[in-house]
Amino acid sequence: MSSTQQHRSGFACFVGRPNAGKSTLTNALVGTKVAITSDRPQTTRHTVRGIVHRPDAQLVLVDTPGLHKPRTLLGERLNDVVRATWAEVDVIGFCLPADQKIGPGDKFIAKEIAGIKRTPKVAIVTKTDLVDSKRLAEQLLDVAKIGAELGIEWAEIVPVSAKDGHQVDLLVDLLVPLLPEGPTLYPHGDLTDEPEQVMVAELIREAALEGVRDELPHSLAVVVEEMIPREGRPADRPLLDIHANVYIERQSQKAIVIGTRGARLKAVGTAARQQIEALLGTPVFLDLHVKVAKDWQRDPKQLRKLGF
Ligand SMILES: Nc1nc2c(ncn2[C@@H]2O[C@H](COP(=O)(O)OP(=O)(O)OP(=O)(O)O)[C@@H](O)[C@H]2O)c(=O)[nH]1
Repeated sequence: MSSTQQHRSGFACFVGRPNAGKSTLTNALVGTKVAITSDRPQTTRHTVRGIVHRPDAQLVLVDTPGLHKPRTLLGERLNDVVRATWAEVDVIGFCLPADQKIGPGDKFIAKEIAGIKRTPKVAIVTKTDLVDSKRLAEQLLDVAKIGAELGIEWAEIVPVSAKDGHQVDLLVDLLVPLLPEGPTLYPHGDLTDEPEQVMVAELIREAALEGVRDELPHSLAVVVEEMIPREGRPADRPLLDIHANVYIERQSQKAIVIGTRGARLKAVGTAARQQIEALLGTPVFLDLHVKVAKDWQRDPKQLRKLGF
């Protein structure tokens, strides 16, 4: 049998309530930082794909924002993105953190995926490093139970820890047989097809969210206006100029983002720059500006401008 006959390829997406560990798991599977993680809920704004390359398969991971009760236009659009993604993929991985009892948020999502009949579903119990074996066993039973209640036939129930890598490879082994046979979809070595500017914007957003008050995450958007190599630099010492705007909703939030005498914005810039340099492999000069886009979450025109 030729190897092309057996090669499998396809798309998987991880769903789950905010903070379930979807982005961290994506990163652990891909082995590099492609999705943005944060201990703040709802930070994954863009559908980021990570690509797992294996000799026998190519698994493309689509990372979606968490489905949630929409309160704004942005919330509704995010939910639409999630549902559209679910309908397209070859396998859905439902992430449930081991350290939290299955709650209304999980059930809400479980009911939604129960309605997508043809796509195989794998229950992934995440963050197993946070619990003992007794608690883990309880959670696995509860996951089986909720499947039975809602008529979801789990293709697998897999406990993993993205933090210490426990069973992460096993998860890929279990996902691959659920993909259709097919050729490689992306060139070898590609880890993501997100445009660089979007990833850079996400890294800035992640840095800007670090340690700010709870109400701010939804109010922050980042747009990279320009990424251009600095002219006149020697070939062995290139510098990439990046100009980006950090948008907030209200003037009063400006002080939070900028900090006393600009200290916070400076720290954000430094942290983001280091991440961007690691991502792009080139020295970067990062120019950040904070701008107010009044109530952008409720304004369709502004949403479009900010990339939603
Ligand atoms: N101890 C432990 N913590 C984890 C693990 N996976 C994720 N976390 C933490 O859980 C928090 C949320 O993880 P994310 O990967 O950002 O969760 P998410 O589901 O992508 O969240 P949203 O983007 O809000 O939908 C972060 O603080 C992670 O560091 C794990 O395996 N073990």
